[in-house]
Amino acid sequence: MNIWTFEHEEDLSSTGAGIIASLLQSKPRAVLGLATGSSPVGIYRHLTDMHQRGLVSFAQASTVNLDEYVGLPEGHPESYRTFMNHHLFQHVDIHPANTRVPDGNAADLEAECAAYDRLIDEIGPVDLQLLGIGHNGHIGFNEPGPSLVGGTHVVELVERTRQANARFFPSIDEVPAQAVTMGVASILKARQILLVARGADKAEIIHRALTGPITTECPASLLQCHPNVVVLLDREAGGLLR
Ligand SMILES: N[C@@H]1[C@@H](O)[C@H](O)[C@@H](COP(=O)(O)O)O[C@@H]1O
Repeated sequence: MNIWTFEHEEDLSSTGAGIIASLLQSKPRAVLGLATGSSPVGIYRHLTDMHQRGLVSFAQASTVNLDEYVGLPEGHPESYRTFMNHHLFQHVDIHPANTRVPDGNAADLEAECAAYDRLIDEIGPVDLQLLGIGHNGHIGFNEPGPSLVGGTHVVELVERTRQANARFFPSIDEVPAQAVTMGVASILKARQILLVARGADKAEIIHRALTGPITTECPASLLQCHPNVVVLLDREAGGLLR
């Protein structure tokens, strides 16, 4: 595992964007596993900037997102589809049909999960999976527990996750109670994983995930089993390492 700690957020984000851009330069048809949350926003901003300067193209790339809330109306400002359109897709030359986000409004969510797994199998393996981390160690929306699910599934969001994400909604009551998420097996099948965390509030979970026991009670700890993980941290998030 390569752990890089940065003094300045801009350097962290430009490094993350640089890793993704070099992948696209060497493999234009790369499959990118993408994430939402505040952590990757700077990376998407840098990728947008690099695209506008002619340094990177997404024209042949495909993307597959980790997760989506269940039940938010189409076009809801906090849906992860809207997030991705707003922060990346509408600013670059990716073909809209090549951007996949689970459909949290599917009438049959079980069928949607199975179809998403088939899609990942068809277009995969994912070349690079971008990840943030929840305060409880969740990746995607795979919450801690006595066991984890391998494939795409519907998950009940724990209270702590709803509270953390309430900052984006008018009130916590409007944060959905469920989400569709890619499972941990799908995440771990990616050829490379790029984990990003910022801020002092992530220091403890980063320490636990990267140096503690490998346990389903901290889903991000499973990344210790992956052969090709790059971790990008700001000084605060890396504060408890070493
Ligand atoms: N489902 C997402 C995760 O994929 C993300 O990693 C996490 C952390 O978000 P942030 O980067 O805003 O701390 O938030 C959400 O719960």
